[in-house]
Amino acid sequence: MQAVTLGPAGTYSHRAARAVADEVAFRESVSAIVDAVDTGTYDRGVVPIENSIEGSVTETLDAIADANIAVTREIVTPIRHALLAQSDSFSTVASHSQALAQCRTYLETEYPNATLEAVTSTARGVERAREDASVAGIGHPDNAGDGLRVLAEDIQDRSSNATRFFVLAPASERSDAGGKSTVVVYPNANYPGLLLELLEAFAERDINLSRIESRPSGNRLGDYLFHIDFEAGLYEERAQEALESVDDIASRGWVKRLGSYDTQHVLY
Ligand SMILES: O=C(O)C(=O)C[C@]1(C(=O)O)C=C[C@@H](O)C=C1
Repeated sequence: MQAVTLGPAGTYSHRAARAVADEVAFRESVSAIVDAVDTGTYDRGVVPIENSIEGSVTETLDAIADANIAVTREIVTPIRHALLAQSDSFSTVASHSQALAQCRTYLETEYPNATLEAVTSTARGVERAREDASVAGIGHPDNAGDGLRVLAEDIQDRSSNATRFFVLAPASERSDAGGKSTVVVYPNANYPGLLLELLEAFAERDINLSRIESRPSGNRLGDYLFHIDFEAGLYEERAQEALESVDDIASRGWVKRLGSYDTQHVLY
């Protein structure tokens, strides 16, 4: 099976994708990965969804809300960042915005004068460092290869740093089996107690929510859609009942069932 993920080679997404596919292809943005699965160019896509320090990857949330795809697995992996450069005399640190944010305290303490440059991925930042002696990259230490020194390891602000990825598949592969499920709800309504009603649909059926995130709908200020992960499979009666209730609450909008899935922990 071939999967598409965030490139170039050496990103954390690449490491997660290797757990689901023998061959991995790359795109430079999350939206392009979601699009490649939505249009049938690839059978699987692997995208970062949230990080234990920095929270949601909003580009992913917005892209999957707009697409017609399924989530077939989640992958959780520890993220341990290293600082990579030709020497310790650099003036710029280039990495993915999530990685820069995950190392904020380290960078402010050790390199308060460095310019931070957000690039499309950690591996792209390491490439910048390989080409330019004034640039350091933040990424997985294995990316050092020839020409770069590992100046520091484990520079993330918390040792428990972990990122959760979704494995995406075409909508036809949506499954009701699995211990968790994800839905996106657009109520297209705004009244006191709307969010409470949504939460009650799950609480009354003893279903634990593991994440709820609101994102602007883009239609008007103050109008939101909700990304909800819950700990039940869509095959379960209680989940079906909860979603019938959610369908009623969102009768003026829509409810997108992305499917049920299990969790895989990947160490590397
Ligand atoms: O740039 C990478 O290496 C990625 O795979 C992206 C990404 C992210 O978007 O969160 C993935 C894991 C880490 O949290 C840092 C960056």
